[in-house]
Amino acid sequence: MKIVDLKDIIGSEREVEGPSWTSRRLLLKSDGMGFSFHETIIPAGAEMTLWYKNHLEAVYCVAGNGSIEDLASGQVHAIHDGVLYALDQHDRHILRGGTEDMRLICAFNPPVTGRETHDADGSYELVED
Ligand SMILES: CC(=O)NCC[C@H](N)C(=O)O
Repeated sequence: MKIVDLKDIIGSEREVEGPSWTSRRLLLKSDGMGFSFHETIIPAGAEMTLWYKNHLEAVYCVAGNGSIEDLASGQVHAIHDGVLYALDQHDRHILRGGTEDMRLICAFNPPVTGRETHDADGSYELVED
């Protein structure tokens, strides 16, 4: 069994600052669970275009508000505490922070290794292979 305390992740190499998000990786590929598990903070008013071309992602909002725009359809969906979005088609999307910072709990399949880079378009590229 593993126990991970968020306070041990904050300020460690498992806390990653993105262009306009902060992500704390509680589980990475090396933890052997078959998925990675993150908490991501999206500041109020932030806007970012993201595309995880190599990963599926499920995201569950536990605080704050914002929206996600599906760039394939143009549909915009409100996000608030209790809403999950699943990027099951490697969906290109725009994430927008609302009036209160969003706290998102995310799972990635395949698991993020922690060595990926984020391309300008927000997609992951595995650095190795
Ligand atoms: C909600 C969301 O897309 N989280 C981003 C995770 C971040 N790209 C990471 O690398 O941990």
